[in-house]
Amino acid sequence: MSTSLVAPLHVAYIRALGDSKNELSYHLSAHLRMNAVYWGLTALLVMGHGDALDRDEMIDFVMSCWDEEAGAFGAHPDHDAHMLSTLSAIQILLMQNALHRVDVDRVVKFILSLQQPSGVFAGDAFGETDTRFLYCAVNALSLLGKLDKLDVEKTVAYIRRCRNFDGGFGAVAGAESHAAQVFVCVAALAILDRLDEVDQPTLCWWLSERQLPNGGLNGRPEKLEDVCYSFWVLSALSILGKIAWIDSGKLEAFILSAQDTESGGIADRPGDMPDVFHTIFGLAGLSLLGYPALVDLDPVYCMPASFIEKLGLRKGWKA
Ligand SMILES: COc1ccc(S(=O)(=O)N2Cc3cc(C#N)ccc3N(Cc3cncn3C)C[C@H]2Cc2ccccc2)cc1
Ligand SMILES: [Zn+2]
Repeated sequence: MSTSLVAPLHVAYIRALGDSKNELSYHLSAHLRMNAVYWGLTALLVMGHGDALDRDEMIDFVMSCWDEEAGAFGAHPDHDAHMLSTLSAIQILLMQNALHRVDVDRVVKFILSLQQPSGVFAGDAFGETDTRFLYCAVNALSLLGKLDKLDVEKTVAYIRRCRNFDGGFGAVAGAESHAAQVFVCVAALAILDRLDEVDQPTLCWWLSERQLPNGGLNGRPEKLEDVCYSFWVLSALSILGKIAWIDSGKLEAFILSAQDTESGGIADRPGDMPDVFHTIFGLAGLSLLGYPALVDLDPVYCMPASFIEKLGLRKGWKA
């Protein structure tokens, strides 16, 4: 039977996440906390329930993760600043209309300090590089209105080195194409107005090949379907105006089948344990498919489109 979206259950699931402080899993995921708050808040906003979590408590948490020495945000109080948590912090503050709390000059300095000679970005001072961190840097600088501080040519040159013959992109130059890296490279190029760097027909064919008979999308050939790829693949197709190249009805049914209709939340595939990561990326996929009663999500920034419009950063993405 075709399940519909049980939004009230997902709202309750996300609200309850903050209550499980006495469980080991809560403490094991401390390194993810800032990202998890961004995932939870964005999921609530997409469902039209942005007020379901306490605004002041959330802003206080974000500011408690400020790393004074680095001039950026860590994932948890007393954690070192990292590119992933710094972007999530900026996105949370923007969605809570509290961007004025950010020391923009220090954060911009932190972000630019992580660009490597090759043009790729590291996640933190320890140096692991990945096109994911390049996307975080471009996204954060553009939300802060500081893209003029970026060496765009050097950044685009690195993305070009990551482009493969299948039209896709990998985590570093020479790495195999993977849907999550395709998203970060296409979205970064979109922000920089350099989508001319993409071999669009070849890439959109590769992306459409991600859809399996069960309607779900995988991240690479021969891999299993997974709800989070609904966002990675669909946002890239949306940016390139080719959502019609996959079967929307079958993908929608797959995402809805991965809901936990007892306790709420969405899992990576039907029957697995839900988590906040797959909940937001399943909802984001449904929003990009135009699922009724969901708020429009911007495919590049993975935030409600209204916030991106307000900053004058919304491009005219074709569906
Ligand atoms: C459950 O084992 C894990 C494994 C890794 C991680 S992680 O490295 O922190 N991370 C974030 C993440 C968060 C949650 C949640 N809640 C669940 C999974 C998941 N993955 C793993 C995953 C998702 N689909 C398939 N896989 C294997 C992605 C990963 C990388 C990532 C980080 C930030 C932004 C995007 C992607 C967390 C939990
Ligand atoms: Zn997944």
